[in-house]
Formats: sequence, C-alpha cells, structure tokens
Amino acid sequence: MAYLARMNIEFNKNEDINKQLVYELKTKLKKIFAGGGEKSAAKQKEKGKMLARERVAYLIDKETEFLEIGAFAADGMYAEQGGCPSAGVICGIGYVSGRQCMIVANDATVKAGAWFPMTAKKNLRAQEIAMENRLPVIYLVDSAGVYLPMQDEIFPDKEHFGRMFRNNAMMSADGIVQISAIMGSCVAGGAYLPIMSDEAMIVEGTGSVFLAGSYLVKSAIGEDVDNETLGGATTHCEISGVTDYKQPNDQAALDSIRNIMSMLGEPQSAGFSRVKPQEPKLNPEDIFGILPENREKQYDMHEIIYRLVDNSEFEEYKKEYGQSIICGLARIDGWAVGIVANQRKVVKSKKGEMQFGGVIYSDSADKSARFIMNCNQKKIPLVFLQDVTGFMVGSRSEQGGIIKDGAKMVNAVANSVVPKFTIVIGNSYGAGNYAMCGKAYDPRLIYAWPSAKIAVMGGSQAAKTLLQIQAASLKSKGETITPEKEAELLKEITDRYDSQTTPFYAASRLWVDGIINPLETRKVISMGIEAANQSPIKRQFNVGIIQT
Ligand SMILES: CC(C)=CC(=O)SCCNC(=O)CCNC(=O)[C@H](O)C(C)(C)COP(=O)(O)OP(=O)(O)OC[C@H]1O[C@@H](n2cnc3c(N)ncnc32)[C@H](O)[C@@H]1OP(=O)(O)O
Repeated sequence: MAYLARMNIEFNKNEDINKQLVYELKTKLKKIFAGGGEKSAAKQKEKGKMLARERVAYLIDKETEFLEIGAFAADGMYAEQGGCPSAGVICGIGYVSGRQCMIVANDATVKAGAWFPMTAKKNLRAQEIAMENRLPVIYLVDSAGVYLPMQDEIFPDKEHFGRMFRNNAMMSADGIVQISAIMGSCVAGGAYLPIMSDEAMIVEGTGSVFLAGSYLVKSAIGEDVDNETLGGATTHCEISGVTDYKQPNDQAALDSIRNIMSMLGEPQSAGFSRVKPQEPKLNPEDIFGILPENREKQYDMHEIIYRLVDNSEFEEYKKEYGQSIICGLARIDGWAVGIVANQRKVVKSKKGEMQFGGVIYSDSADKSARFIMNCNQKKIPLVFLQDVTGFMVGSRSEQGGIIKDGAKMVNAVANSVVPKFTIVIGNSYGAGNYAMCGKAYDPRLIYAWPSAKIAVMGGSQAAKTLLQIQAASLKSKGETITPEKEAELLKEITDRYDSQTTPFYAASRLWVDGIINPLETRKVISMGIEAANQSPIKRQFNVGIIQT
C-alpha cells in the first residue's frame, strides 16, 4: 500500500508538471501565431489581404488537420531586428481537395515577408519534406525577398536563398506539382519562386511580381514607375504573360488552387501496411503521469509505448536481450511500424550485470541494428522514441567494442530506405542522438515533446568536463584554479548549456520540426507515414561495411 501511495504521489506530481509544460507550449504558440503583431496585421487588412494563417485555414479542407512544420523557427533569434515569428513563413502538411500537400505561406506582417537566415532553412526543409514524400507544394507568396541587413547570411551559399529556385526546377523535372499564388509584393528573390512553379496566379490590386521594385528601378536606371505598372496583375496577365490566372481577391485565388488540386491524378503508393486504426487500450493521458518530471529519473518506456500504439499491442523483438533499447512491431493509427525506443529504467545485461537506463550498450546497439535491417527487409516504417544519454563509456565498454557495435547501428539507421520518424521524448545527448535518428539522419519528420533536452551532453557533465580540461591546461603552465573560480566557471557553463538544451532552443534552430503535446504523437506519425506512402522506395536496402 505504501508503495502504491508513493506511486500515486509521483504520478500526480509528474502529471502536474508535464501538463504545465504543455500549457507553456500552447501559450508560446499563441504568441507566435500573432505573427508581426496587430499594427502590421491591420496594415495588411486595410489592403484587403487575408493574413497568412487565415489563407492557410481557408485553403485546407474543413475539419482536417494541419501539421505545422517549424512554428518555432527563429524564435528568440533575431531580437535586435524586432523578432521574426515562425521565421516569417508558415509551412506544413495539409489536405487540399482531399490531397495531402505541403503549404508554404509567407507572412507579410513580419518585415514584409523578407527572408531571414532561418526563413531560408525553413523553406528548404519544407521543400525537402515535399521532395522526399513527393507531396504537391502550394506557395502563397507575399515576400520582399532577402532581408537586406543580413544578406551575407542568406544569399549565396548552398543552403541559402538560391537553393530554393534550384529545388523548384528539380522538383518540376521530377514531376512534383507546384502551384503558386502571388498574394502581395514578390520582389527580386521573391519573384522567381512563383514563376518557377508549374502555374502561378496573381491577385488583382495587391499581388505584384518584379525583379526590382520602383525604388531600385529609379536608382538603377532613373525610370519613374509605380509597382503596379511594373508587375501588377494587368501587366503580367495581359502584357508579359508571366502569370497564368488573374484573381479578383485572396479567396478567389485560394478557391482556384483548390479547384486545380481536385483534378490531380492519383499518387503512387509505396505500399506500407495499414489496417483499420484502433485507439490504444491504455489511456494515452497516463503518459503525463508516467513520464518523470525530472530527466534524471527512471521509468519503464514500455508504459509509454503501450499508450501510443493501436490496442496497446506491441510485438517485442529480442525482449530479453540488449534491454537498454526496446525494439518491436506495432501499429499506429493502423500503420505498421517498427519501434526503436530507449529504455529508461535499469536493466540486466545477458551476463546479469546492471545497465543504466537511457544508455546504449554493445548488446542493445547490436540488437537495434539487426531490428532496423529487418524493418527495411519488410518495408516497415521506423519510429524512434528518444530518451538517450549516449553510448556507454569506460574501459570495460571500450574493450567490449562499443564503437564497432555503435557504428553498426549508425550504419543501419543511415542506410535505411524505409521512412524514419523521430520523437524526442526526453534526453537526446551525444552520439545517442545520431544512433537514434536525430536530424542528421534524415528522419522524414522529427518532433519533440516539451520534456525534451537536446545537446552534446548534459549541462553539469559538460561543465565538469570543461573544468577538467581548463584545470589541466593551467596546471601545465604551473598555475592552479582557485575553488571560487572553479565554482564560477561551473555555474557559467552549466547555465549556458541549460539554456541551449531546451526543446524551444532546438525548435527555433529547426533541429526538430516542432514541439508537440504528447497526445499529438499518433497524429504526427500517422500523417507522416501517409505522406511517405506517396513516395515508392527507389533504392535497394544495403548497409555499408560493418565490423562483426
Ligand atoms: C535573392 C535575390 C537574388 C535578391 C533579393 O531578394 S534582394 C531583396 C530586394 N527586395 C527589395 O528591394 C524589397 C524592398 N521592400 C519593398 O519594396 C517593400 O517593403 C514592399 C513593396 C515589399 C512591401 O511594402 P509594404 O508597404 O507592404 O511594407 P513596408 O512598410 O515597406 O515594409 C514593412 C517592414 O519590412 C521592412 N522590409 C521590407 N523589405 C525588406 C527587405 N527586403 N529587407 C529588410 N527589411 C525589409 C521594412 O523596412 C519595414 O520595416 P519596419 O516595420 O521595421 O519599418
């Protein structure tokens, strides 16, 4: 009874804190959804324009989900420039006339939709998702081009603005549909994008598209001309032939896109297995009470898995072996998935030794590599549930060949041809982030729970490591570090690490596609597999050279 009472107290405490984190997430999102603010929104409205989020809401099918990508992009990154909510562009997967597509909508309330460095990263991520899944792309364009004060960070490099048009061309050649609506000023860099789409429509009176606006034309060649004459709907639909359809207002342009989308031919199918979806038998709301409020504490990851999968049924692979990672088959919203999840409670190794929770050992890496290969063989999409502190360190582990077993797992993850989805539940530290399909390993989608922490190592670990390096360096010069200086340094490093380890820090830099309420996890994975199912696997699964 005492144990149960203690469990209840823990459960309630976890529940309070995890629900509070979700509340904070919603509050932050609400602020971000306000874009560039009321004054700026009113200016757009005066021109008769809809706001970017209103356009997206009007475009998508009623009562369908919109899976937003990068809502937190750039959050807190450009304070000096007055901020750049959602990096000034709304991106996400939505349903238009029954078809899943990628929607990219510039937010003109944020510096006239000009591109900051994170705007480029986000646009390219949206295109990457579209390309991998062969999703049609709808661009609702309203952009002043490069954010001029930061041009050196946006303009010429491979992952900068120019890559967008390169991708437009490559996608078009690859048969991926792209439709654009010019719904505001599209200047310079902003001008190519719609015209490189398959077809572009333009809104009369508010839409304009030109390589240089009236100010630049005046300074470059001395011509006095207004923006409407330079590149308005009449110029481009009647004189230049640059745009394909003239629309009287935003609503008409969006209706026209819906009409075009309704006529697309059927997509191909990758043939992933799906049966009738079932809700989990165990209540997903319990996750709030099971997930410890503190990232150091243990819990049984099985309990989370049972609350994410259909009918709470999980076919566990090598259950008794390499237990610090849990592998197994299940269904999520009807889709067959192979789950690879870090176990966060202490487990026993095959030799009966205790293994720390959240740590990858030789046996668990070896098991995971084989399970991942199996899923590739069977065309089953992979889902990684991350709560990992890294690979096991120390002489015993090194002598046991942890590097070669870890390399095997990394190899299998990197070479997987089935789509991969990653949910960062708790810690995502060190090479554990890589082996568990962090952003560098091409997950089709990667989302974090508000409880996530992403860094090369935990704050206090990093501080102690750095301190030892510094102390050794001083010692080699015949100096010592005072206890006061040591304490000051420890605090400074821990604070910096802690501030950089939050899910918000990660999401603002697009290390993850977003932060979600744990209850949204099934939806994210299901929509992700539905998208991936439109892109047949082209490559034969083959791992590189692995050490046995
Ligand atoms: C990629 C390549 C090859 C090239 C490029 O992209 S170069 C970029 C060239 N772009 C321009 O020259 C556009 C300049 N902007 C404009 O002409 C106008 O802003 C507009 C016609 C696009 C929109 O006019 P609107 O009256 O609706 O909005 P503004 O009041 O003018 O602007 C709102 C807000 O945004 C700032 N802004 C606008 N464009 C840029 C930009 N390109 N870079 C930096 N900042 C920009 C503008 O200063 C204003 O800021 P505040 O709200 O802080 O005053």
